[in-house]
Amino acid sequence: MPVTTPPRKNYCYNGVEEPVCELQTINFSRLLSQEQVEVEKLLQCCKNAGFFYLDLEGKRILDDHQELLTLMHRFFGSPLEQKNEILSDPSVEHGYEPVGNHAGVVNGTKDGYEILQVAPREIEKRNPKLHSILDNEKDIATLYNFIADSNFITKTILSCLSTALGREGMARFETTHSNEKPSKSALAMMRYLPGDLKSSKKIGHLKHTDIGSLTLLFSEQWGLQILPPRSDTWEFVEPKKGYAVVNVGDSLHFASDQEELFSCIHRVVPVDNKSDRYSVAFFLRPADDAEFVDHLGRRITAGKWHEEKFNVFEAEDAEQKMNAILVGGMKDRSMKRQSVL
Ligand SMILES: O=C(O)CCC(=O)C(=O)O
Ligand SMILES: [Fe+2]
Repeated sequence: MPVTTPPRKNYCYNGVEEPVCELQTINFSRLLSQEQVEVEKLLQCCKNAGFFYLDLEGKRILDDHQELLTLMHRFFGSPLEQKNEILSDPSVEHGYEPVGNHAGVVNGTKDGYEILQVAPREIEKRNPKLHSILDNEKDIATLYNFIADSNFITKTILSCLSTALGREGMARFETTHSNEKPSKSALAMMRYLPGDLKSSKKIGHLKHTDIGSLTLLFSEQWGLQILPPRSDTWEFVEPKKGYAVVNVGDSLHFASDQEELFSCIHRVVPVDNKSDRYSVAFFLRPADDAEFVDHLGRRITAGKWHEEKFNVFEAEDAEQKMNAILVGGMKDRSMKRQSVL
């Protein structure tokens, strides 16, 4: 029998059929039991696309995500003065930031999302510093559970990657991701404004690679796009119920000597003019004092890398600065990209 390849999926975006990327799926239960085939598949995903679906069927975090969505609707629906009560502190990745603080997805625009971040180290305190509308037992438990689960899931992935790469002792990635040390790890809850690529002034999320090690992302709505390696075409990531999307960030790319693990470029575009988009990202980042060699050959701490790249998101010429980092940072596969970015 002839083997037929299934037709590629498309997503109809502004009346045009746009490609949907075909990401591999990794089963979290199999990673937990260190199944060799799954661990090897994970390594291949992180070396190639740098993005994959994580099957979380039956795991508590899926319920936690629903609770978190309820909390997010209530929080983002509150008056601005209540949301402004605790403004974002980038040194600890905690607090609220209104729409329009960073560069947007289209040249000359501002971003189209507001964001509430909660730092793991803050929520672990007896009296965490939280907005008064969230400062109650139930909301604290929701945030605490989601962060604890996300931390466990991303650390498990990290450990499997160390094993798959034959890393031992202090060379294992987990050693630079201790819960005991200060880091910029964070839970980020985002609400995007509806919009239109052609006319909106506050729009989407600028193309970027993630600063940290691993991102665990949940969204039930379209909008996320990736630029696959060696390609100049943006592809949509299909939201799938029961799955998270995981991607490798710069810090893990650098820590793997810039060869092994791939930090993939992505962005968010508004898919319609009517609905808000909600997404939740847990960013696992190395301890602030962890060191790696960056794309310029500098030995740099994770804390300093975070600060430098974070400033780019806020710069007036963010688009150009981000291009320079993306092209430099992704050495091996940048040639094609240079022409498109
Ligand atoms: O909202 C999303 O789907 C992605 C957000 C993202 O890429 C980020 O916050 O780094
Ligand atoms: Fe991102």
